[in-house]
Amino acid sequence: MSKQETIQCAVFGASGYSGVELAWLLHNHPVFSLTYAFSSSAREKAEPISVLYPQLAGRCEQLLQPWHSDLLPQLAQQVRVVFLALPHEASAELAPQLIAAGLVVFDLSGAFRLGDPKTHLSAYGFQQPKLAKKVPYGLAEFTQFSGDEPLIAVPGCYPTAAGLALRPLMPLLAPHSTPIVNAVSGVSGAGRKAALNTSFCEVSLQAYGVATHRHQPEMAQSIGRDVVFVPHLGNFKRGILATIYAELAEGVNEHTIADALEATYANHPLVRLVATPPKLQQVVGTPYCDIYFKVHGSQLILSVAIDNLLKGAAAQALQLANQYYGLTSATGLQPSPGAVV
Ligand SMILES: NC(=O)C1=CN([C@@H]2O[C@H](COP(=O)(O)OP(=O)(O)OC[C@H]3O[C@@H](n4cnc5c(N)ncnc54)[C@H](OP(=O)(O)O)[C@@H]3O)[C@@H](O)[C@H]2O)C=CC1
Ligand SMILES: CC(=O)N[C@@H](CCC(=O)OP(=O)(O)O)C(=O)O
Repeated sequence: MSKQETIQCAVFGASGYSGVELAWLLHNHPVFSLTYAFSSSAREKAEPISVLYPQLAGRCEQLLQPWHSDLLPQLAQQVRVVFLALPHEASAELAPQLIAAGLVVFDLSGAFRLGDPKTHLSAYGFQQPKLAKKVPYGLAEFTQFSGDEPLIAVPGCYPTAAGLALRPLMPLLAPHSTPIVNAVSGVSGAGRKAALNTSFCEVSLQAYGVATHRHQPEMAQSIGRDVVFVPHLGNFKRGILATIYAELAEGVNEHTIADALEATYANHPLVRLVATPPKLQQVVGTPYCDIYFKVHGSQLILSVAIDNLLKGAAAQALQLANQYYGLTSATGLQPSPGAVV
């Protein structure tokens, strides 16, 4: 593909937190171009995205327009790639229609992440639509495309942090041991819609979804082993800090761990191996995942930080699209044009 060729894109859910980040990234991208930004049909009229996000005034005057299905033929004519930053059920309904119209779909929701339909039903409470082709699970640093995949499932935010830290190390863990993932997320992880438990006066550091969160089966699928997962909601806007504990196999030491991480990520600039435990502020507003580790006897401790809306959502989706179209993975991401939310 010639570097000059522009690839027209649309973002669904662009009025939401991960959608607006994606719209802003695409607006600044050298190859992808944002042709349409859609909200739900509940909004009455089209208006500049900067009406909702005044931070973008003078920087991005993209029109945000309500999605209506009669726009599909026009969309299919004008764009090649669609990003869905929608509730899981809305993605499940829309994605098959978009694929049938010949579009390539990067879905940020959980609608297509789980390979096993029964596990999906029990995690999400609705049937996963049946598709002709298997949907790749796009943990970006571990994903290669043939270029004819019509739909890519972008991983969840917590499973991105856990998967990037644990995947390279799975052969070094004690057989049958169960890694433990404790993670704290900022409130933007819950999206923009109002809810009592995420309102300002209610949020106070607290565990939730203990052993029942839908990201537990996603993490287990990603690392190929059971995992204990406890998410926490923190009283800050964005970022995920995950602390992961795992039992090491006999003979594994910190050099073995360092070698495995370095070998895996040597050519992946968006994963940084760091010498001190990462702070959220070093990743917030960036597309990076920072990984630190320490060995205590036979226990491995990992500390991992990402921005839930970027590496955990919008930036990873764009990284996958870069890879899909043969661009370098960090195109349009490094240096990051900065966060909106
Ligand atoms: N927030 C995060 O950190 C992460 C989110 N995700 C996933 O990304 C997706 C979006 O999340 P997030 O940005 O937080 O969500 P938000 O609640 O912030 O935004 C949801 C968006 O979807 C639109 N929408 C809702 N229902 C429909 C519908 N039926 N048809 C068309 N558009 C609709 C909304 O439009 P309107 O404004 O008009 O209501 C809004 O633009 C979710 O699947 C989420 O699980 C993934 C990783 C991380
Ligand atoms: C803080 C918070 O509420 N986080 C969300 C997870 C982020 C998200 O939107 O879920 P996906 O990554 O699966 O798309 C939650 O626990 O449901």
